[in-house]
Amino acid sequence: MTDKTDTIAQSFKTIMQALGEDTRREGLLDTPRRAAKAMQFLTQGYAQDLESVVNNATFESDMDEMVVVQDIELYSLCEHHLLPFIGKCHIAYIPQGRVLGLSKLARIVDMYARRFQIQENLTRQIAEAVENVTGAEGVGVVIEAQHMCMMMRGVEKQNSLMKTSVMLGSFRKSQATRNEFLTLISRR
Ligand SMILES: Nc1nc2c(ncn2[C@@H]2O[C@H](COP(=O)(O)OP(=O)(O)OP(=O)(O)O)[C@@H](O)[C@H]2O)c(=O)[nH]1
Ligand SMILES: [Zn+2]
Repeated sequence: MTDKTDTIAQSFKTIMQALGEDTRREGLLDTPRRAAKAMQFLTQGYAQDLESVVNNATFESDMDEMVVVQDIELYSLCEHHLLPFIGKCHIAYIPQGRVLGLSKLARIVDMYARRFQIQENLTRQIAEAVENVTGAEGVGVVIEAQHMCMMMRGVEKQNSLMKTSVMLGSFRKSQATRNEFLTLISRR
């Protein structure tokens, strides 16, 4: 176990004890360590950066029409309660000489989602990253997600869905471009 995992595991043990659990009971003996490793996995985006995630996988292309990838699943943790929010991310861009390796869009989503986030900032970070690495003339990102902090606790609303969007460049300037994106992702 690394020092970091050790520190996090010790903290989980303290939390469990404060909640009234007997951390010596058999079923819980390994739980602090497992929880620490799970939390490190769920926040591994802190240890990643855009350059290494994209790994130079942009390719020259004459394509100058919209590229859309929809329904990229997303698991993040809200920065207020550290509870999951879960949903889908839709990304579109209009290339300007270079296209991005398809899997890299999903990797960019994961890198920012696996940090403590609010949905609005996550949406913007993904859009700006796609703009940076592709040099696209425009980028649109929509996220639809359900927040466990609203479902399992607090207001306890089970059916509300938060939708956020960030439009950059031509997606912001042109209503037609924005509508094309929104129409494409509304078809399943
Ligand atoms: N805008 C936004 N708010 C979020 C997100 N995730 C959680 N929240 C909200 O953050 C707010 C924190 O409000 P507080 O009043 O400080 O905390 P709280 O007492 O736990 O709030 P309740 O959830 O209303 O019980 C709540 O309204 C949450 O619903 C997010 O991604 N975006
Ligand atoms: Zn929350």
